[in-house]
Amino acid sequence: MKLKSEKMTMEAFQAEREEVMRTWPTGQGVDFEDGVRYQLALPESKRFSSALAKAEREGKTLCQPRAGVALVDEHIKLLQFLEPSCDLLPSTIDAYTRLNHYEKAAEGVARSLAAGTSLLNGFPAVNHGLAECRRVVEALKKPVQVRHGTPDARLLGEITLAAGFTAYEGGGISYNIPYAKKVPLERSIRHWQYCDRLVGLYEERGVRINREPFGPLSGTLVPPFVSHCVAIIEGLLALEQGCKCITLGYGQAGNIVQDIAAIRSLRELGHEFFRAAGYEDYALSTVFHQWMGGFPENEAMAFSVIAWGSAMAALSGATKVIVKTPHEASGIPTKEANKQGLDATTQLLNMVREQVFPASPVVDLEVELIKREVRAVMAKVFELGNGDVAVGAVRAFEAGVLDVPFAPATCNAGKLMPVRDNEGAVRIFEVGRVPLPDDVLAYHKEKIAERAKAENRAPVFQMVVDDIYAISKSKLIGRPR
Ligand SMILES: CC[C@H]1O[C@@H](n2cnc3c(N)ncnc32)[C@H](O)[C@@H]1O
Repeated sequence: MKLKSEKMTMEAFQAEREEVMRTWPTGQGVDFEDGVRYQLALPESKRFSSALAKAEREGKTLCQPRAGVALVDEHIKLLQFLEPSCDLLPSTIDAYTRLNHYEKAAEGVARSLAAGTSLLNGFPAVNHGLAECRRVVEALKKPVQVRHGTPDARLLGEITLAAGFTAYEGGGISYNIPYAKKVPLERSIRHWQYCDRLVGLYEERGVRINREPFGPLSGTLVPPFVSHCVAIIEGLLALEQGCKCITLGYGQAGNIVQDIAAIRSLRELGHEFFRAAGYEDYALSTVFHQWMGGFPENEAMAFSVIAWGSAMAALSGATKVIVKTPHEASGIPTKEANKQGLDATTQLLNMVREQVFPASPVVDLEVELIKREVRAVMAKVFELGNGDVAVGAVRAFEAGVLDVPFAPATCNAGKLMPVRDNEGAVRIFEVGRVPLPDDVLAYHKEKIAERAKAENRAPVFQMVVDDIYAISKSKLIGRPR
């Protein structure tokens, strides 16, 4: 395996950059020095890292939507419409661009022009190119982040960072396992070492770009320790390439205690592992994604899910919350629905922000449980990689040590099976080959047995199926009819 956990040399980076910039014509117009100049000229009010640092200092939870449409003018209108209702802006990239199918994205742009409406599910930044992406940044007042799902995000990063986007979501694991079927993990991790090195090069020139691994992964009953391990590994890989501003994320699961414990343990474990690796000079923040699983079609019920996710984001102390919309069950939201999701979120953030969730032994217990799980799995990752976290991650997925429930990637074992316990916390129904301590497994089994007893049925896979549909059926736990 040629993959290695080390900072890319400038020679290797430059050689690879020449190849990357030739993969689509719009790569030709991108000059790194010009990108640095443009980034340095941005006002602080447009810098994602500054907004996050301020929120961390103030203990505030910022809100951010997802949003992206095919044509530049419409994308600008959409973001300008949403801007007054949020703290941070996105540009969600379309599915063709995420697969580097720029020719299909070009067709989508042409069809959208002809139709007079967006026929892509996001903003095709590579096709639009540097000048048009700068037009987006210049039309806005707030910081803009690139949100996508791209295993090979090298050209996308070159163009959007030179264009003044100041945050970049994703990672070689979190944008492969939940988003791709057959992309070798080694390849996507290598591609993201390039992306992180590019961010590190901007950092060396005084331009701080925020890096946010994609926390929720498959977004379906993912146990906190699983997404924490991936987030921490991607944080370590980014730090290694010189990134300094890291946001670790988590997708809401629905149980109060577990969700609060998840964000607290994520922040503490981030520091634990980053410092153990010798990093001190970095800025760490957290992001809480409102429920990422199936949503109710009924918009009033959808607003409840959004509100619940907002309250939990604030109570957990997350630096940022990613906001859903009442159109979640149907698809890409209208700008009005997107704004409604933000307004519902802001209402709850404002009503909850002065309240602190009381210190509680059950939360502390859940924090300790998650920490023990993460430490056990991460120890195995480092062992498998002989200390190399990139190699260890690849081998851990091959061995089923890292295993993301309901993820499409063929390199993911898919043996770990989660299920909710009697209070809706995500527990381990089948552990597969994940190396959790016996007493931890016994605890999960005990919690599941409480539910089985309450439902008068044996712990069966049907419980898992019931849980997957529960929230879209207006419940948290998939109780038998
Ligand atoms: C990660 C998946 C999430 O991203 C959302 N999403 C994907 N593309 C867009 C889009 N173009 N506009 C708004 N939301 C979007 C989708 O609804 C889901 O909540």
